[in-house]
Amino acid sequence: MTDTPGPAEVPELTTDLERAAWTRLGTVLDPEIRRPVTELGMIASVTEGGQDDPAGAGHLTVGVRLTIAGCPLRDTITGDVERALADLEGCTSVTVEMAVMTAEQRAALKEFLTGGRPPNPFGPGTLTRVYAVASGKGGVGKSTVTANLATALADRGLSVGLVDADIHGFSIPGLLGTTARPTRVDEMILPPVAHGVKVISIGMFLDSDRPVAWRGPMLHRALEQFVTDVYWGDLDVLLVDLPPGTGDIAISAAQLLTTSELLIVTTPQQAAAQVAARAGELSEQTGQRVAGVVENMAAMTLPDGSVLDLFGSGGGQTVADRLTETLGREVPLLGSVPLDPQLRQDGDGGTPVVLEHPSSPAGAELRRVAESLAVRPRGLSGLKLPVTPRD
Ligand SMILES: Nc1ncnc2c1ncn2[C@@H]1O[C@H](COP(=O)(O)OP(=O)(O)OP(=O)(O)O)[C@@H](O)[C@H]1O
Repeated sequence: MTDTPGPAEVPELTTDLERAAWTRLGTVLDPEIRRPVTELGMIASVTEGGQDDPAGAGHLTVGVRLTIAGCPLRDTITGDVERALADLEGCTSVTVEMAVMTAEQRAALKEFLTGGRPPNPFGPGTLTRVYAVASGKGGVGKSTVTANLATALADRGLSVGLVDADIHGFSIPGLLGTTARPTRVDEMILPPVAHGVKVISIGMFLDSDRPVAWRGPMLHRALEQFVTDVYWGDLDVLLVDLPPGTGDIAISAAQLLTTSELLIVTTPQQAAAQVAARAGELSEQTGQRVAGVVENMAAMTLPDGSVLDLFGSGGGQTVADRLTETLGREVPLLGSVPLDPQLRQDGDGGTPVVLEHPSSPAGAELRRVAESLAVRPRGLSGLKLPVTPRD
């Protein structure tokens, strides 16, 4: 028996083909947990046909254990297992047999995934860079910017999570084109993955489009669950799409995600900039750092070469300058994303512009902003520095 890190006991493998198949199955990732199915106790058996199997030698039967009955990803897993074994030398055909984990097996999986982790994986000491995306007012494109930054970062190979904390106005699932529901393994929630981003939104838990009539404590509890009950795995970056303004959720997010830094989204309009700067100044009370400002809906160049600056200009720089002055620390303008119909169209279609049209004006600028976030050193807010005073 091989020593596998995980809840899995390696099933008995007697032939060379079975052993080769097991190695191949190690390349199949669970679509939600994003770890090899062989590590997760999901492969119950790998058996090559013998004399009593009409399909004979070369025929492999793979027993797969799903985490829950009626797992929505059953077909995806079947297809992935079949593909992994398709060109395995000596394998003539594959049958996938599905079963469901027992309560003990599920408990072992949960223990394997969460064991030894702090209940809040984004507290002090976390290696994940956490960005809370805020705006002064609604409609400035905060969710659009967040969804695009998340997918651009994932596209660069980073492990990215996205919390849609805009509980009254959630729009992230639509922007990422997902209608998937999270899978529950007992009280652990596995987030759906869209365009390589693990994403969770209150919209995924609601049965209708009715407005969410929740107040402070429930909002806090929902956000807390998103942080502690969702299995995020090891993330490089977590983005949090906050509601506009400086309300309950923005404060809860700062309390729960003590290492989070704020990203402020504003339009170029001066009046909007004043309100956006206030959202940034909340950081003085919450102790967060402001990582930077993203200006959105900036001037666009029309096909005839003329420039349309619907919302004026300079708002992003105004916010960056004002925050630099009030906070006493450099707050950079990270980018200025132009008005671009392509951005809206791709957002409506559920495929972010950074993937669908990466060299469009908005796509290219958003990729540039994502690039600057990817290479930024992690903020030290909330972290204790290992410094001992000299005698
Ligand atoms: N640069 C842009 N060019 C064209 N359209 C844009 C741009 N940015 C955002 N939009 C469009 O503006 C609308 C508002 O965007 P979005 O929902 O992202 O704003 P928001 O700030 O998150 O709003 P709220 O916080 O109120 O939910 C959307 O229809 C979006 O497609």
